[in-house]
Amino acid sequence: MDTFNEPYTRAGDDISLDAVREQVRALEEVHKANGVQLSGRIIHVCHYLPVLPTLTSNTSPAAAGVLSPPPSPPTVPGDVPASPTSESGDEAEAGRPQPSVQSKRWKLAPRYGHAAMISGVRSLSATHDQLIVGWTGDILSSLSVGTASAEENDLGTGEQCIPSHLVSEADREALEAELVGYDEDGQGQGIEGNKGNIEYVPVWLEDKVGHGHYDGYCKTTLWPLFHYLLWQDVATEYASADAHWVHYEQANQAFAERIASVLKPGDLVWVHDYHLLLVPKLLRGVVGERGTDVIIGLFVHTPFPSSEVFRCLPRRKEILEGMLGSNLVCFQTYSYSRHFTSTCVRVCGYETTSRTAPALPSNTSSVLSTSGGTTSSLVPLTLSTSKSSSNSENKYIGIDVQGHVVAVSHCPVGIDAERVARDTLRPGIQPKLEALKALYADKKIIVGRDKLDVVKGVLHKLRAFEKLLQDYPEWQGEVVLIQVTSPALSDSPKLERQVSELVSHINGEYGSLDFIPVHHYHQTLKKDEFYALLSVADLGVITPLRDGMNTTSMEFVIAQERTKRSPLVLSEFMGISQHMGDALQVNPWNLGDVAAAMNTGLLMSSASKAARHAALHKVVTTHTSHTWAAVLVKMLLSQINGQSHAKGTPYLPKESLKEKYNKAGKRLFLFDYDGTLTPIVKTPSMAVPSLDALSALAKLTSDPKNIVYIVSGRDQEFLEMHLGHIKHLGMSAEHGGFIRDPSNGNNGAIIKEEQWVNFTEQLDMEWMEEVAEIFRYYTERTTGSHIEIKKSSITWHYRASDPEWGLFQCRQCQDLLENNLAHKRPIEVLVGKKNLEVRPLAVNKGEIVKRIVYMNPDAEFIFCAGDDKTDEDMFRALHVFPPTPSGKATLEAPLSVTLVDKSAPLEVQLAIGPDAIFTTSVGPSSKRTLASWHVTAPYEVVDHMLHLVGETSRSRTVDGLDAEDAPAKGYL
Ligand SMILES: O=P(O)(O)OC[C@H]1O[C@H](O[C@H]2O[C@H](CO)[C@@H](O)[C@H](O)[C@H]2O)[C@H](O)[C@@H](O)[C@@H]1O
Repeated sequence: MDTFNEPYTRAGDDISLDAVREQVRALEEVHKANGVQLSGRIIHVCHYLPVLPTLTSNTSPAAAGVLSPPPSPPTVPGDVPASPTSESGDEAEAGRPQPSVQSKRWKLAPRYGHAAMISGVRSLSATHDQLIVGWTGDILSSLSVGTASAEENDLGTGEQCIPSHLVSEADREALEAELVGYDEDGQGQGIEGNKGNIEYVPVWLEDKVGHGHYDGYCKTTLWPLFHYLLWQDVATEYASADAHWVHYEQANQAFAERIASVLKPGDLVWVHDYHLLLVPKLLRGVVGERGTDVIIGLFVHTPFPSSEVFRCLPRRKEILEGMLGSNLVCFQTYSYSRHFTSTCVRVCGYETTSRTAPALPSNTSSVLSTSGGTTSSLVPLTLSTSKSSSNSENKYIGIDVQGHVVAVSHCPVGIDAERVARDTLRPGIQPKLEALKALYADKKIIVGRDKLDVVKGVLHKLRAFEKLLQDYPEWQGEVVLIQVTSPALSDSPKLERQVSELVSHINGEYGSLDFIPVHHYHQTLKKDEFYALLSVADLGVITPLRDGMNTTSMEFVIAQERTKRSPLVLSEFMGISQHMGDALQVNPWNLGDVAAAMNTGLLMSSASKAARHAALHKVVTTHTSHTWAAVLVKMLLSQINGQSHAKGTPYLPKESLKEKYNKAGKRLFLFDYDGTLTPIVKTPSMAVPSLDALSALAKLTSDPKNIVYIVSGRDQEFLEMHLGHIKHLGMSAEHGGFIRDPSNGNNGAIIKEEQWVNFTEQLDMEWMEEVAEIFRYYTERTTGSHIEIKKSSITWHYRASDPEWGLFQCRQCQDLLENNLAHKRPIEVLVGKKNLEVRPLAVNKGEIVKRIVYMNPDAEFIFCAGDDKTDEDMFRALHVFPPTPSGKATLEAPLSVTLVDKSAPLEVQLAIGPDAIFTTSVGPSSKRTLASWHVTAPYEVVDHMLHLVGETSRSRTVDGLDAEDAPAKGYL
């Protein structure tokens, strides 16, 4: 079994909700002590607002905002739809309005569905303020709006759906004002002892966007794919899997903007589910424009399919990039998170990385420790996984998105076990239970309750039941199957017909005038009926073909606690199955297997039933929706690295760059090449500079006040071939191994090799052959990889290899080099972009930068840009200017100078001030870097260069490639 985050699955573990909350509190203290701003508020972003608003004629919107006292919660048995439509990740079922809080303008009622998620979210108000952002859904109205479609939209309840554009601005504002004081339970804000409030923020979507998003892209493209159904099987009527993409984008954008409008510094944002996968990136974009940052978690409630299935999605890259705008992406199970990680590697070409969670104060570590057991090879949820482990060992697996590390984790949603247990005591249940017992006296009762959706496997279950009657004929006339199917949001008449034909077939085959083996009810159950049904069962059978989690199985266990403690047959393709080891687990496609499990369950001894039930009950009541929600908060807090997340690296400001440039008498430019001046491409030889890059370099170098260097890992030959014609351009090759100063240039004539200074000349280079041999070994075993041999460095490239195998081989190779060679040879092993490089220890880009600055102490402006780890050495070098009392900085003579020139001054005084040094990292603002500024792509570096010389870029087609066009052009 895959390892599950420890606290909830291993028998004997008793990590309580209080313990998790204590961990949250401790983490918050650590962050606050480190100067991280936290507002104490959590914003949850859900597709539907958990409030159903109905526009009434009560009064004018101007009077809105004054709430009448809330009525008591409903007590009449049978009048509340079962929460159970609650399977997480499943579609929300908009329940009919229940007895509700009456407002002046809007009638507000709970919207049922997603009960587990919503109860978890609400439980966080024990410790934090909550803000729930969600779509209003269709606007219901008891007003007569007289639209052409009014009749067709009439719901038969005296209400109708009205087009959202008919809701006036004043009514929208009135709803928002009324939601401020709304209390879902009618119990007053904040359950007793709660510290926080819950507020609701509606997202308004035009009808065609709202429905194109949900009924269109969500239900016909993403939902089937995430459940392993490719579109031709389920949605032939849709032209393409891309049909509603535009609405998906628009809806996600509207959510992002709405969140941004209410976001306060220090808020934590949790985005929920597959409806909103673009929100993390879009939200980061919106807040980024304001120059701020935000901490975002994304919880995916559905399964996440294998990369081989996901890659069929036409918008696969957009969806993944959207998700990767998060700081943390969390799934229900380890296997979903593994699929996601592998998809990011295979589809986007990103690599996995591990990162360390922040340490907690020592007095909390004992609370956090859980004993023994295996730890997920991916993400340990607990901050400490063994008593002996130190906090520094708390590694998270992440996806490295150009330096922005997105953590990937898993934590299953639970149910509100206490509330469900309370519900099973409702007085309305017992009479219904007795009625069912009487109806099926002397018969064993198998119960199933599923939404009528292909993925729920109802047809397979019915066939398996038929197989039970065939293979174990002794059950004929002795057992009944009560199968309830609740209507799914998108009706499937074909499936409905198939189910009813199969039911008739089984009943015709195995029934008689006085006995019907299958009782199928296609309806939404009331709460009392639902619990009566679960409680009366001798066996529960829940066998979807795929299910993100499945909460009915957990509700079954609680309902059975006070009746028969009957066993459960569960599909192994549900998220919950990993944690329900004591259920009878089956492959729903193997009908014989399911029939055999049904037989075993029906024959199980009382002792065995009791033991299995006790184990399941413990899992369900320990791992609740409340614990889940608290763990999510803990995990998100663990992603704040205390360094810069609350405030990402700001965007390089064009105008102040130019202002400082204009003021400076002498200016220095230090540019990395690959990934900085030109985008990363599949084949190293194809990384040629764009016309814009060449023109910008030519313009800059033509100004005698400018000293321009390319500081690259490339060799001299490559640099000369592509840049050698630019007059007065300085170059450093092979990560600082060689330099050609611009003063040595010969005005564009072919540069002679002698003009280069070789810093590696005196170095022991015997290691080159040893490294080459190791690289050859890995090249033979890694299809698509190749070796680039330079003068004093050597690079092994695996960009064209299978991404996972390539990375695995790279790590093996790195281990070998570091553990067997690096300690006895003067080398450094560098992990680059899909490459592994080895160069002499004595040289690096930082040393070269110091040399250049030392040689030009009168420079009053420095623009230094780079994209990868080797460029961080340049940024570091430019950070070490301790201000003298005079406000100026001094720089010690670097080794590369003193070795050549013994008479060089020991230190020089620099003319530059720190605010004229523009270290710039190419990558996202959340990338961990020593640079003070960032731009997102190479064409933006060039754009800034051109701006300094009063030019604009001519074409973005070479540098600013569209991601989808890129492969065709040899770009990534
Ligand atoms: O210091 P840089 O100028 O950034 O050079 C670093 C290495 O870049 C090259 O490899 C990388 O870029 C290639 C072209 O985009 C790409 O195909 C490869 O996967 C990257 O690793 C270059 O080949 C190396 O020699 C440089 O050291």
